[in-house]
Amino acid sequence: MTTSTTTQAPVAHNVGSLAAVTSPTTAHLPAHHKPKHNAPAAHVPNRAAHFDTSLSIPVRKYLQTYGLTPPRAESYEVQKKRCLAQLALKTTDIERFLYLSTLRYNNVHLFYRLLTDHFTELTPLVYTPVVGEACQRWSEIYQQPEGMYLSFEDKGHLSTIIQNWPQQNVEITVVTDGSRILGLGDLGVGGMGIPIGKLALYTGCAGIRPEGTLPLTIDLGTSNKALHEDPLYMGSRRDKVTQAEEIEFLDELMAALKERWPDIVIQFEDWKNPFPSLERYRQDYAMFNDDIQGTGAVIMGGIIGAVKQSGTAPKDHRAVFLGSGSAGVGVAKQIVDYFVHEGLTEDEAKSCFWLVDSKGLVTQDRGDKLAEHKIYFSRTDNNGQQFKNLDEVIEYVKPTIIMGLSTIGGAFTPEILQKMAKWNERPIIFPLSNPSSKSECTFEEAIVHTEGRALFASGSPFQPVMYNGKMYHGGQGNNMYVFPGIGLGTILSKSVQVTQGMIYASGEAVPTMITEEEKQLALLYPSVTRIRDVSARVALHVIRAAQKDNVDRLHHLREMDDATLEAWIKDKMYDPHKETQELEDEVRELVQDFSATPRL
Ligand SMILES: O=C([O-])CC(=O)C(=O)O
Ligand SMILES: [Mg+2]
Repeated sequence: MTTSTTTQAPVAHNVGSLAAVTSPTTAHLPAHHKPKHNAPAAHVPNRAAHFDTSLSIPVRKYLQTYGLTPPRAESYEVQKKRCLAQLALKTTDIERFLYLSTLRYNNVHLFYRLLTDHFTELTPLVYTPVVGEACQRWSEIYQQPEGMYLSFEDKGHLSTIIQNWPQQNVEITVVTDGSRILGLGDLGVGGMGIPIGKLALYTGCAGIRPEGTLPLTIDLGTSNKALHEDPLYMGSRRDKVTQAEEIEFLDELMAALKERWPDIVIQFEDWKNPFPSLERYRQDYAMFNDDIQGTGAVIMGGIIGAVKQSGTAPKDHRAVFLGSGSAGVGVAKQIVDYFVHEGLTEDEAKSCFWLVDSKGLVTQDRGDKLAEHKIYFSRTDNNGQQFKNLDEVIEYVKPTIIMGLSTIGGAFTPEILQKMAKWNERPIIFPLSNPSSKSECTFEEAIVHTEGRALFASGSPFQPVMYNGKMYHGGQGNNMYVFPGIGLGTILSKSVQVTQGMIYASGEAVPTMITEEEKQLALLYPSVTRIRDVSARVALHVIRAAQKDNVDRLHHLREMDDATLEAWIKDKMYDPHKETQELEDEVRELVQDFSATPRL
């Protein structure tokens, strides 16, 4: 026998139990603020925004949260002061990371207000480098669910399981299998820190609403034996599935995501072998791979400025890449595109690159079977000579540019940096591996060993350096300058694909945001403090490229001129500073309109 229960709207001022608080009835809420799904409230990321201590007393009474927070309705300035003071009490970066994760979970708008106001200080705690340590220790520090975990065992049921995600309107997902997290290797389900961190930047930089983001980690097993033996490890102990099994799983996953959210944008992140999925899905889904394409585009954006400042024409540049994995090849290919754009033939452009891997210079006659993605750049002009390591290649090529995508911390030795300074007036030095511990050199080393002449960008942030009485600022050539705008542009134009033209446009957009003052300082990237404006500009260029490639579906945007479209984009962006005020305004309006107004 079943007992039917009637749900009664809670009476204002009379909050009976904590259950009523954590699982509030939503009938009285303005539509915009209603949780979009009836799943347990704990999964609705902005549930706790209703407990924001800045909400006015009448609004608290209306929301029936009155009495559940301390009495004083305080200003954001006071809230911020408290948060920063609490952060200052923490003694380790992991504690800071956890504090900020919990704040995001408990009061999403306050977290994003803080992040956008203190972007330079807080991004390294939410994103690289600290997210790297968080992923390494994920199963030890785990506190709350913030994304979806799907396992190989779930194959055949993905579509059903995806229904469990409580948010109805997901616009973008970042998906990893944890197999190559930053430069830290296979971290299994610990890789979840990356989708969460990347999507926090989607919201912070590009104003994608927090509930429109889906962090997704798939557990296809791990080749990391230490994880198999770690009793705290939260993933499966199976070995990594085969490539064929992975593809079968991914085919189902992609279809299931699109089935539930037909317009979803899918970003692949930190996969050990990302090329097959990019080739397989790029035509049929609005998807891209951030490590190949995002990194490629952002480095191209930095190289555009560096090549100009070096005074050397593109055809006379010689670039040595340490690291010829997905990111290395992605970056080199993207710069080839730029050189072709500048008038070189593809063969001329390609011949400006020398890729180095663990066996030395990548040549066609090296005697080993080259991985598919390395063949394009393999040298044929080495006259049978082989060069076994970076030092030998550097001596042979005498490069104008050195790029590090090797995850070998310190690989750009003082000797190499000094040689770069000897051969070039403005040597271009880009140690791009993440996190900071894997950077091929530090900013300070690059400045000191080139007498301050390096044109520099690194993947993770470095502090400014004082050298010979002058302050130097290093650029951060991190894909965070482009991926949020690529996603935003794709979402807003409802594009059905992310084309190579859109990726190219994203990289080209970045240097257009560098100010005159920054140019004087030889900076290759705009200040991260303007990251929201940069993301809007990137989105503008991405939308224009989508229109050119005819993959956009919101055709009325084609009629807008650039200034109008950029303003329209900015207007669409979630602004955490407006959220509580909007809630205030909506409730006030409702309270005036309704006859059954709770007593205020
Ligand atoms: O996450 C970052 O900072 C950049 C990136 O994609 C990587 O290193 O894999
Ligand atoms: Mg990555």
